[in-house]
Amino acid sequence: MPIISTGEILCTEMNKETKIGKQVSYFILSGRLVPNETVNLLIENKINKLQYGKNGKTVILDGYPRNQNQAFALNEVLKSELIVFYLDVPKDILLDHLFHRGRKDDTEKIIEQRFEIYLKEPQPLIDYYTKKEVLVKINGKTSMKNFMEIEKIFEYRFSILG
Ligand SMILES: Nc1ncnc2c1ncn2[C@@H]1O[C@H](COP(=O)(O)OP(=O)(O)O)[C@@H](O)[C@H]1O
Repeated sequence: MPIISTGEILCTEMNKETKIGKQVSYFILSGRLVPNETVNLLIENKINKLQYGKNGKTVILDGYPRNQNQAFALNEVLKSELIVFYLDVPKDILLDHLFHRGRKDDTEKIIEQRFEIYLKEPQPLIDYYTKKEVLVKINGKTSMKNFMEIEKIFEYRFSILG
């Protein structure tokens, strides 16, 4: 199953110093969200390349959408059913994971800034997807526990959809 990870795509662009990479580096390195127009276009292109919808491929979007503007943009490209997993993980576990990951934007200062945004941004999105009845909240303390719960839900959904 193809995975489109917005953060990884943006960081790769930044490291390769592409045109987009140069535009987004300021935002990534200050822990802010990259402007919606840039991210929306990037994801739309990726989804279209996978011909999602045409041949019915299922795709995992990681870290997208992160606000309502992005959710509406996703509605425009999405041609089939959506399941939204909201992983609610305690801050100390996330911090531990990030420090071990050790990416360029995983310094203490940038991480703190990201947390501040992450805590504010998702609420309207959670409300929006809850109303649409597509939100699944996972309270996980470890990646393995999260993974197993998600796997169970996938198996169940696919068994109904056939
Ligand atoms: N959906 C998005 N909208 C805007 N910016 C994003 C999005 N996803 C990732 N980014 C940018 O890429 C950076 C790294 O994202 P990500 O790898 O998802 O971080 P984390 O793994 O800490 O959640 C973010 O700090 C942000 O600047």
